[in-house]
Amino acid sequence: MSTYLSELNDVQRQAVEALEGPVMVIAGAGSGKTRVLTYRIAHLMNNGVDSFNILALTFTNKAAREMKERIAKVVGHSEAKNLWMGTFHSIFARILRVEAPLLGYPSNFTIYDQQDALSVMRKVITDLQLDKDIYKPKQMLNRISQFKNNLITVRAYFNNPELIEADEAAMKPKTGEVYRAYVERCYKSGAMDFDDLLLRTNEVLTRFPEVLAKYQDRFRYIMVDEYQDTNHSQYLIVKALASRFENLCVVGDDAQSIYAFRGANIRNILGFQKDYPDAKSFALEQNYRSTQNIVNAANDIIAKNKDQLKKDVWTSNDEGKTIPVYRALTDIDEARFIASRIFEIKMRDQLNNNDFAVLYRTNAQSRAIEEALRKKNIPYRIFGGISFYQRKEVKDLISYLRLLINTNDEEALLRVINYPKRGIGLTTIQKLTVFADEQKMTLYEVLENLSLYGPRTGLNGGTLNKLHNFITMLQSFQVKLKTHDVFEVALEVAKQTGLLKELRDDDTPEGISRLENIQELLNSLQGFVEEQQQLDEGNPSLANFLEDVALATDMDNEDEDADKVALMTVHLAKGLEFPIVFIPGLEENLFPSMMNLNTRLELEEERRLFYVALTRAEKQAILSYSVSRQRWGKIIDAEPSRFLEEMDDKYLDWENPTPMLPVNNSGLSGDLFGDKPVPRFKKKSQPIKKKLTNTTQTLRPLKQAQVNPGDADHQTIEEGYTVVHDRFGKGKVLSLEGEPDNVKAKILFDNSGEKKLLLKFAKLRVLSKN
Ligand SMILES: Nc1ncnc2c1ncn2[C@@H]1O[C@H](COP(=O)(O)OP(=O)(O)OP(=O)(O)O)[C@@H](O)[C@H]1O
Ligand SMILES: [Mg+2]
Repeated sequence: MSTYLSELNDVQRQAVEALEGPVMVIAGAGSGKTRVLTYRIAHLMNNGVDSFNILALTFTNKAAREMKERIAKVVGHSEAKNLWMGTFHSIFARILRVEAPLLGYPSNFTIYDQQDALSVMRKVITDLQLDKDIYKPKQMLNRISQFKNNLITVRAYFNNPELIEADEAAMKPKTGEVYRAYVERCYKSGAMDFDDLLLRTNEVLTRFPEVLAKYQDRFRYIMVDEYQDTNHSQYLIVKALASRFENLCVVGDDAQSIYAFRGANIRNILGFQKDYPDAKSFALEQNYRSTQNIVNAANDIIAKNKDQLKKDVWTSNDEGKTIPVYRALTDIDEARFIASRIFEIKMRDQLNNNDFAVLYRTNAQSRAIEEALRKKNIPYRIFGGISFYQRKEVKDLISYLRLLINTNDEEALLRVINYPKRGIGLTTIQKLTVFADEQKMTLYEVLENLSLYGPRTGLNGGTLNKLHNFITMLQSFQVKLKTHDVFEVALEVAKQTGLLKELRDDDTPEGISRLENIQELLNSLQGFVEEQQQLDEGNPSLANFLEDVALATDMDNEDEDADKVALMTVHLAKGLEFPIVFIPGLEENLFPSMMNLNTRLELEEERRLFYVALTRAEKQAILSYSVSRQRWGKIIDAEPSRFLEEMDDKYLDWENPTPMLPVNNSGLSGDLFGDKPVPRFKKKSQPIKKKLTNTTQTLRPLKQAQVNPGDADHQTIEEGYTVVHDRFGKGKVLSLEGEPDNVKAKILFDNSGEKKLLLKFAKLRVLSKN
């Protein structure tokens, strides 16, 4: 048996070896679904399937990269290189580069990111003279996204009385107009937004049978990870591509479907067997990721959902520690708790920063946590914030580059036409836009032919001259692009436009960091050029680079190996795993979110989200909630989340805040801070909320371990002793150093080598005194 097959359990191996025909793997978190998919690809290739014929769709580009690396270890790098692996968006952008001209788009179409899309939407709403408070740009974009993901084109919208009535009832009767104008504007700019990448792929596959046949023939083996979160549009693409060979393998977990709000349709997974009656189905039940405590608590949670496929998830991993639930007094206190606990665990267990993740429900929660981590000098990284490529200065330079390959890209043009300032004001731009619209031309077409149209725009000679200079400059870059690589051109653009000078002249810390970002962008362009040349992929094209940029998420940033604590929303953490996971903010109206408390379906999605969060943890999950929290600029009272109540108490370990004052000064009776263990909450005797918000409960005795984290023999340890450590096992103390309160011991462990441990955290037991 090939060695890699021996790294799978029986069911996993069967799923990997079922190479032909439709296959579905539905299984709980951490049971090896992604592993099955990865090994399956390696196995296909080992069985002679050409890598060009394999398509694997993943949830993030990072996941695709990691899978590719693993596969490369089995089949070799040169083979793995040709695999088509990536997100739906990046794979179909690649296909559309070739096929989009069939739909009237240029092959070098621009991909509009969320920022661009929002800016287009704002213009549309202004142009149609609609009230921004009723037609909120973000909401309108969401609505249009829904249409697109359900393949409802503008025409289909106007033919659908139900939709029209729904929008009228929502007091937005002009929704169809907005949709039409938005689509036209993007189309005229030669641009697609993210949803278009799926919608247009569907369109090209449906309207052009020869195109469909071509890709059906190419992608003979198709695999989809996280299938529970595919939307209708993605479902149809996969179905169409797979319909000839039906070698389709999907893996997923209905209990982890968390993108319904973005149109994901859990029915895709439930309907698989109906679509493919011959499908082989595999259920993986053994969890390899987490401790028993975590797996069992997570099972408790998900059992509360009515809509779910039955699964028995178990693990043969250690029982593990009980799950601490910290009751904070404020969000600041909660953040401080997280930072100190990270510090303690790191010291005690010799972990790295990147062994820790903090997963929150909303981005707003990160601020307090960041501050606490900074105070303790713990490096962290926020995922899913604004991506590097969307920072203003970076996007400014990128917009110039975008214009070079697609001059009709109106968002890019408007962004740079007067940046850095060159005296082309708002009125000028308005006049030009009106003229271009009247002539049914793009802005660039007018600018390109200024000598012809200039006099008719109503602009004066001086202004026309400035416009002329601008366009001449852009054209000179275009000429340069024919003979120079994209890095050289970008450098030239940064210099010639005055962008570098503008940033250099700003010597505030922000200015310096902006300049560094530009430097970083240039570096990445240089890296891109070199990489492409090495791969021998012909002339590295700017279009390819820009496509990567448009589809890059914050997950894809360079320094992913850096040793930092990861901060991100639960949504982003899907598919990931970390040794220690903090889940703060477990309060009613926050997690579950207030937005999702209205129906059982919504609440069940929140519960799945909590299930996802909890199941990211390998060794320990640490939960917390606060009794008060700053939200919307006010301090509000908070109640513990119902999810806390839904787990059996035997998996949990309730903790109270450490008092600020020494016990004897608190004026409280010795009884309260005595040595008795903390009483656990008895289930059902009283509602948890009352118990947890009851003030005397705040003052319940603290557990010994909290007052004194290293409750073992640390005062008494001496050189030459033989000691035992939870993780490192048996070892001999070589020396001791440091202040009385911070004594460090150098210990030589039998199996783990030499370590320096801070005694107060190390929890050592003395085995013998020699
Ligand atoms: N047979 C196995 N032997 C050892 N380790 C395994 C085995 N199967 C899976 N694992 C490990 O268990 C962890 C979870 O696996 P994986 O990420 O593939 O699970 P998953 O089902 O995709 O989880 P999720 O639902 O969170 O996406 C990984 O670290 C993986 O390497
Ligand atoms: Mg997975």
